[in-house]
Amino acid sequence: MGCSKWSAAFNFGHLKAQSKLSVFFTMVLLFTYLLYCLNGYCDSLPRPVYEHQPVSGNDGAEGEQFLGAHNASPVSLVRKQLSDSPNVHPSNISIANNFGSKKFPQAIIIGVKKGGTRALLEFLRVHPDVRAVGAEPHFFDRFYDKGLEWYSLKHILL
Ligand SMILES: Nc1ncnc2c1ncn2[C@@H]1O[C@H](COP(=O)(O)OS(=O)(=O)O)[C@@H](OP(=O)(O)O)[C@H]1O
Repeated sequence: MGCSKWSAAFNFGHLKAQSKLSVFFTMVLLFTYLLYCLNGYCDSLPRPVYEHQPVSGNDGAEGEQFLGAHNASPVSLVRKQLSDSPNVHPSNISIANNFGSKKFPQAIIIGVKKGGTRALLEFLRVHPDVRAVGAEPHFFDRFYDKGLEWYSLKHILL
């Protein structure tokens, strides 16, 4: 009788120690993750921005090829209008920062409200070679009056 009492007490103590140990390890894991996050490693790490690779015979129209469009794609239209603008020269818009240099986008997602553009953006963003703006700039529907300079300097450079 006394022996079984001791044995029960021993088992209970063993379980208690085990649960304490697992709580301890869980806390260690959580703190490690927290420190890792505080150091900024949980953000998507800046990926190298690839230099422009002209497709042979395409005259630098990689955006058009990406969009599957022809001569008058949104990308080429924006590029053309920017190059026509006296204040904005695409060659001057490469802005250096800690994460590399900013580039023109190679694709623009345009869609009606509730058309699923956010979902498309999020799916594309999963790809490691895709960098995307955080918030939708709403240039064409809300801020078109602000002009291409505002658009290029504030939003489309990635
Ligand atoms: N694949 C697929 N199939 C069906 N429905 C889908 C899909 N992807 C996104 N959605 C729905 O699209 C709604 C969001 O669209 P947008 O991202 O264009 O929204 S917004 O206009 O920019 O706010 C949003 O609808 P609501 O939930 O009614 O707001 C999403 O649920």
